[in-house]
This record gives sequence, C-alpha cells and structure tokens, in this order.
Amino acid sequence: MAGRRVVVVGTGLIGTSIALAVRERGAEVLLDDRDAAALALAVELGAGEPLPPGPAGRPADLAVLAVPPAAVAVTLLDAQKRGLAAAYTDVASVKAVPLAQAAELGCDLTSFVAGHPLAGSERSGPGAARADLFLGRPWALCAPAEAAPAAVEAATALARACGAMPVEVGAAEHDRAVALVSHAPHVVSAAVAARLTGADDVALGLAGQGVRDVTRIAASDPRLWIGILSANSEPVADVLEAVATDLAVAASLLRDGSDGAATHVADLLLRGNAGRSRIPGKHGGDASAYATVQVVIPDRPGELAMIFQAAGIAQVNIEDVTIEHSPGRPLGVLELSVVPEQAERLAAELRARGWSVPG
Ligand SMILES: NC(=O)C1=CN([C@@H]2O[C@H](COP(=O)(O)OP(=O)(O)OC[C@H]3O[C@@H](n4cnc5c(N)ncnc54)[C@H](O)[C@@H]3O)[C@@H](O)[C@H]2O)C=CC1
Ligand SMILES: O=C(O)C(=O)Cc1ccc(O)cc1
Repeated sequence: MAGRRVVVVGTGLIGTSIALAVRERGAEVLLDDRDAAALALAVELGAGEPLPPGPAGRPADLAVLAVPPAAVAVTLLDAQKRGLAAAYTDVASVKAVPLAQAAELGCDLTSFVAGHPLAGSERSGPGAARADLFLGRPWALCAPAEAAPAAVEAATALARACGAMPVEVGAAEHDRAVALVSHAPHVVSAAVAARLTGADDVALGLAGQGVRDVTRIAASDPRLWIGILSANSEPVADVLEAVATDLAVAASLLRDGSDGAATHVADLLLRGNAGRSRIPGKHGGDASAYATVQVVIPDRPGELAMIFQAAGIAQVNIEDVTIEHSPGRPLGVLELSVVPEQAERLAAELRARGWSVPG
C-alpha cells in the first residue's frame, strides 16, 4: 500500500479499522464521516487526515465506503460525482440490495466492487477500531458483471493489505451464506439475551461463560442490525424458521420427559456438535486442530504478561486465548489454544514457574 492513496468514507468501527490497517502498510489515508465527532476521533487515533470537502483534487486509488448498508448506494453515487477515487468498494454486511440500489441510482459499476470483511465486533464507532481486526479473516468480494479488472485488483489488494483472505462470491450466494453464519445467529443471540431482561439477581449471579458466549453479539447496535436484517430478510427468515422448528421440537420432547424423548433431544445436541466442528479455525484451518492448556490465574496485575512471556520462552505460539472468570473470587481460568505437539511443553513450562495447570 506504500504510495497508494485511500479514502475512507464512514469512520466507525470498520472504516477506522481499515484506515489503521492500510496506514500501517504505508498508504496515505483521507477520512470522511457525516458525524464530525466520529471523524475527529478517527483522526486523533492516527487513522488518517480529514478529506477536504468538495470535488477531489487528485483522485485516490481506492475509496472505501464503510457506511451502513442503506447508505452504500447514495454514498457511492456522491463519491463518484466528486471523483474521489479510481476504484470504489464497500464493507456492508449485505450485498444484493445495495448493488441493486447502486444500479438503480445510475452509479458507475465498472469502478465498483462490493466487499464484506467477515470480522467485526459487537461494538461500534472509531473507539473500538483495531488495525489487526481482519487478520486471517475471510473478506467477501462481489464484483458486478461490469466491474473492470483494475477495480477487482484494487479491492483485492485492500483485503490483502488488511491481512484478510479475499473470497470472490456472487451477491445472492453471499447473502444466503451470511444469513446462515452471521445474520440468523445474531437474531438467535438477541432472542436468548432478551430472556434475561426479566431475570432476577439470583439467575444473573449464576451466569457463566456459556451465556456470555451465546449473547455477546446481542450487545450490537440495533440500528445497524435492523438495516442488515431487513436487507437480507428472506434468507434470514429461512434459517430462523429452521432453528425455530428445532427449538419447538426440543421443547415438546422435554415436556414429554420419556427416555425416548431424551434420545431425540440428544440427536439435536449431536447435530450441534457436528455443525460446530465444521466451523473453520484460524487461517481457515480445522478449529479442532488446536489443543487447549488451562491455567488457573490469580487476578493480579502482570499475570497474563508473565504467562505469555513463559510461552515465548518455551517457543510455543499461542493461537487463541480465552479467560473464564470465577464470579466473586480473585481467580480466573485462562485457556490457551496451541498446536497439540506444543501443549505438553507449555504445560510443563508453566508448572515449573509455579502456575497451576490441571490435567
Ligand atoms: N460491526 C461489524 O462488526 C461489521 C460491520 N460491517 C459493515 O460495516 C459497515 C459499517 O459498520 P460499523 O463500522 O460497524 O458501524 P459504525 O456505526 O461503527 O460506523 C458507521 C459510520 O458511518 C457513518 N455514516 C453513516 N452514514 C453515513 C453517510 N451517509 N456518510 C458518511 N458517513 C456515514 C456514521 O456516522 C458512522 O461513523 C456496515 O455496512 C456494516 O454492515 C461489516 C463487517 C463487520
Ligand atoms: O462480533 C462478531 O463476532 C461478528 O461476527 C461481527 C460481525 C458483524 C457483522 C458482519 O457483517 C461481520 C462480522
């Protein structure tokens, strides 16, 4: 990206993360947002400089439209009228509706390649942005039939510069796929979290990591998500109906209470195991390829840093990490994912340094 000029319109979570990532790779970045506070914070975080208003002087190599799905087409039209860049891409979580809107508005589709990084968070705004957000993640690219090869190259180069893996896919296929792996799970997460609005203090005090995992994305911005879901309504509704059937059958079997009924509930749990094991892990590899080393850690400053240092000394690469806190106790359980051949070496190193590593 050295020597390239990139414009980012929409300096929220995704736009600012992209700006930080390409800046680290040497690009010059110009930022724009209709919210002056979001723009100012992104600039302060070092994501780039404000884009001067009005028609562009020298067009950038690429403009990234990191605005909500409903704003993509109008933002593209405006950016193209201003001559902001030679090529354009977006990051919206849905692809077919914004592409159809762009065609209807008369946008130039030779210079536009729709994009969607499959990475993000339940948080919004530039304050949550991270340059490493997209590392190792898929980044869908949906080129309209009219798209020029140079536009495809520019969007592909952006995904690669952010450390992501470009995946070319048609817009309708993309939307069906993300209904299954992102949009319907979001609604299911919200439905589980919504049950907690009436929970009493006893129930909330007993909440463990499971309910936190299942409801994390339910903390997302509802305004963004209603835009995503309503632009992908049919594919999302198809998945939700299938989930609802599984849930209704499980509920009636549990009320039945017989041994036979329990076996049928177990079928759903086994299908759950099978589905979960199909989700690829880091870099698209098999998620179950990693072994987990559990470490009991006292809740005190510097503890995590010392454990990571010990892993470094043992020449063990930590692939992933989670922390489970014990409610009301000054302890937590750290789970370190490593390649299986390195698990015993890491456990031995940590035990030798005084940590409790069960098993
Ligand atoms: N939140 C996530 O985890 C992910 C979101 N996306 C997609 O990225 C896009 C942006 O989402 P976030 O960054 O999460 O939202 P955000 O709310 O953090 O940022 C959106 C920004 O766009 C600005 N904006 C809205 N309309 C605008 C317009 N017409 N002109 C200029 N700026 C405008 C807002 O002021 C805001 O600063 C959405 O299309 C979303 O579907 C894609 C992958 C992950
Ligand atoms: O927070 C997470 O884990 C997400 O999965 C975030 C996310 C939200 C929207 C997308 O279009 C893609 C990713």
